[in-house]
Amino acid sequence: MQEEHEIEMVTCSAPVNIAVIKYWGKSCEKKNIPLNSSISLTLNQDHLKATTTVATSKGFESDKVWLNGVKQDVVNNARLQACLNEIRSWARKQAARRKADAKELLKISQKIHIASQNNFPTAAGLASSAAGYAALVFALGQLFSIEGDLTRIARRGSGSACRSMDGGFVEWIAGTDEDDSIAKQFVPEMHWPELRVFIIVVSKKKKDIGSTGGMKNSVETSSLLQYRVSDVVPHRLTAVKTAILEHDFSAFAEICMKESNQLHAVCQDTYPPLLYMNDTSKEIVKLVHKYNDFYGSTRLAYTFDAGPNAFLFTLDPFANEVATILNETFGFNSGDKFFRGLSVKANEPLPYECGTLEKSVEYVICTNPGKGPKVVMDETLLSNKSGLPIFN
Ligand SMILES: Nc1ncnc2c1ncn2[C@@H]1O[C@H](COP(=O)(O)OP(=O)(O)OP(=O)(O)O)[C@@H](O)[C@H]1O
Ligand SMILES: C[C@@](O)(CCOP(=O)(O)OP(=O)(O)O)CC(=O)O
Repeated sequence: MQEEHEIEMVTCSAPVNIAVIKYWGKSCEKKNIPLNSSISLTLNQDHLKATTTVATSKGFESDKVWLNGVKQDVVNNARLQACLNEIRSWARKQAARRKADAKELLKISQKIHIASQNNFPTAAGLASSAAGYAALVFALGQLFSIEGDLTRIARRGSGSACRSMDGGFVEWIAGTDEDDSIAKQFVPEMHWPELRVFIIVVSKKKKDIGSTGGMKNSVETSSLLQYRVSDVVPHRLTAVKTAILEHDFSAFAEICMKESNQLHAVCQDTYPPLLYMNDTSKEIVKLVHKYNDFYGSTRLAYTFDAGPNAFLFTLDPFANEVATILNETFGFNSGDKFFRGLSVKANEPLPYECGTLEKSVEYVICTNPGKGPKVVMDETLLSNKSGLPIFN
């Protein structure tokens, strides 16, 4: 009976990250080794996070996972299996080095229960897999007191998850194999505290073709992707790092938008084409360029991952004006809940007249740079008596 055995558990949360230099394409699919290095900004967990409880007990009969309250298939989930196998293998090696006692060795051989919850849409181009696998690997690391760089294990869950293992701007160094394809913080979240990110949730729907399948098709069919990897990304990586270090928003914003445009050009160049952006996404691109053109300087930038949702970067002094424009353009009749996250005043005097596009956006989250994963002390998603999910 499960109840008779001690249950050890830990709960952790992890953030979402948004790439400014995009990862799209792998040199090794099984190990998630990317074709190029990438850089992302970790977003504030106060507004978007995955929370994961992991538990282990002698009484558990098999590994089990619940995502957003729904039981998942564990056996056929190769990515999850890869993370669990890697964690167990590291735990065993470290236990051997420490000359661990029988109790510790027994714990490593026990089954694991996992419950995870995202406080934002799953599988909709908002990097739920990144936050989810970062929370999972970080929590397992805590449960087994694993020392060392866990980014390479998070990478096995989802490539971009390795960049959610730290705060601020994070670089995922492509590397060539298992051990050297790792993520490292480039600058902490406090390096550029004025940065603001508006996430325009255009659609909460699960996308038709996920990033994994999409990028596989691009590697197989897009010649633009080859050129991007060899000739474009190396220069942009250097340039964006300089822009970040020098707080040069204009240079940062331009690289960011060009990167997004090239990702989606590669998607168009894939055969059959991958069409992640929709008409509203394209309206957002136009809105950003119109705003920058009005001021004759770059105050706002967009980036899109593999979905229609937009991530806009701006600086704190412009945030209320940008919010006003978004409200005017998309927030018609949406009421108070249109803006979530950091509080914004969406009633500034407008610099110019904006057209209204009703009901094409679900809502907008305003957020800022944030920290990496953390242990959560006052929350659990699994019961400490049964090891089964607690449904709130
Ligand atoms: N909290 C979580 N814990 C564990 N796995 C998760 C979690 N959230 C999402 N996932 C996994 O990630 C999958 C979604 O990944 P997918 O890449 O399709 O979407 P996304 O990460 O939201 O978008 P994108 O990576 O394009 O920004 C889910 O089906 C699930 O398997
Ligand atoms: C467009 C992207 O968001 C692609 C993310 O791809 P994933 O990390 O979700 O792919 P897998 O490694 O196959 O899980 C760009 C980026 O985050 O760099």
